[in-house]
Amino acid sequence: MSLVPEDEVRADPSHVDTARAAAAVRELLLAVGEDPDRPGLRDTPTRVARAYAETFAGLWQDPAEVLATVFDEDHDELVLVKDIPMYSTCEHHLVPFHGAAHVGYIPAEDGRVTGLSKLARLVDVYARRPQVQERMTRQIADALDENLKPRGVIVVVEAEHLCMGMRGIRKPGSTTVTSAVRGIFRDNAATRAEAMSLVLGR
Ligand SMILES: Nc1nc2c(ncn2[C@@H]2O[C@H](COP(=O)(O)OP(=O)(O)OP(=O)(O)O)[C@@H](O)[C@H]2O)c(=O)[nH]1
Ligand SMILES: [Zn+2]
Repeated sequence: MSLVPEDEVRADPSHVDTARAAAAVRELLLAVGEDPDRPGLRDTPTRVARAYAETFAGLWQDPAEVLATVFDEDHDELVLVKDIPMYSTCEHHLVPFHGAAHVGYIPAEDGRVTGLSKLARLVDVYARRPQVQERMTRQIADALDENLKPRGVIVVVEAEHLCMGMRGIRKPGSTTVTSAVRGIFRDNAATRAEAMSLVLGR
């Protein structure tokens, strides 16, 4: 029995096999001893499948497309978007880790910049995947580096992992900070320190 109507599967633009995901959620509910046919849970498998399609939409998005918008602004100093809200999913436990990303770069010699919103979109492309925080941080930095060829890139992510709060070691409120620097921020300690103080200064 298909749990999701065929046309809904076809209409799903995220390429996620929602019928398969819904069947898996139903199995999970049975595995933990629930009754997936009771009224409160009847629509849960398809609902979770749709939510997963959204949560993991980044798997089907191309960072190069996101960064295709560029302007000639002749700006050759730091551009930094701070406190970009970020929700991702820890690939070990499939529970959220969330917090803020700070993304900055110093444009290439030709002064080309991208749209500010594109930095936030880039964060989402990598956050909406099964992730570990370190890899997500590096991927954001590398995508900027490869597509804009800037003189430097700095990415800092501060996040709380629910797998460390709601279960396991149970330390809610702890924050994990990761950074990735490229170009001048990697080569020059003073430039890096200056950017870091702007990123983390409140
Ligand atoms: N480095 C890193 N570790 C992560 C991240 N998200 C979750 N983890 C860790 O992944 C590890 C998985 O450890 P395992 O021992 O395989 O799993 P577990 O028995 O559920 O571990 P506990 O969480 O300690 O209960 C845990 O230490 C998590 O804290 C992340 O983004 N980066
Ligand atoms: Zn985890």
